Amino acid sequence: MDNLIKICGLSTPETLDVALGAGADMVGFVRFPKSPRHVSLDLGHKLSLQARGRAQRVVLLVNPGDEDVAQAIEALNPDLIQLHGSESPERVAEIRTMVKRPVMKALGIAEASDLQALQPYAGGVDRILLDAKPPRRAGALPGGNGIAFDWRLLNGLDRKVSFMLSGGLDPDNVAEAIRLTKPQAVDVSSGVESGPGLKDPARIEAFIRAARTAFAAAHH
Ligand SMILES: O=C(O)c1ccccc1N[C@@H]1O[C@H](COP(=O)(O)O)[C@@H](O)[C@H]1O
Repeated sequence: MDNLIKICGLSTPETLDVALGAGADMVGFVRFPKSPRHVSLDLGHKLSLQARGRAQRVVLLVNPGDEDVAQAIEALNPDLIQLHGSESPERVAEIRTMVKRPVMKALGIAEASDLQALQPYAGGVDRILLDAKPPRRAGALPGGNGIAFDWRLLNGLDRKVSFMLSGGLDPDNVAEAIRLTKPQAVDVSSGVESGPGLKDPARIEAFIRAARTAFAAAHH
């Protein structure tokens, strides 16, 4: 039984403290310069120290080179690496071997056939993250867009697969998402913000409360 709640894209000590105080199991730091949630290595280092021993620290990378991976490990010392680009199964395995710590691969879902993309990664990663596919417009972020996919598509998922659900979750819909898809974990970024990159303390607390209650109900 996992029932993990991840708050992603934290970039200030104050909002990180709110997430930790509200009981987040995982906190995510984005290393992707085009994102409004990007943290420098220096800030990431400080935030990671603040979270040490209180929650699992996740570093989010997008199609990183070896040097990007090494710098993130050195500065943030994460408990888990989230790969949120178009990394192949071979590249994911290479990074996992390099970092010698758990890796979570994000996959975009828009239609039933997208679930087939899971198979080549199964066995080679520690966790799968299912997110909506990014919008097709130029310059769109590969994630963190606040877009949900049709959760009913997961009716066709092999239930042996343990996954984290993300994409457009917020305090109002996370309970329904957990009830319908029965994920092992949930992840949110823009749904707990008041504007791009601006985490909202009340929304973080409301999300964690709603997710915790829904996970508890799912086991009755
Ligand atoms: O949060 C970002 O800025 C980000 C940038 C690049 C790739 C992924 C990103 N975030 C991840 O996207 C999903 C969905 O986010 P949202 O809740 O829909 O905003 C989530 O897993 C974030 O970790």
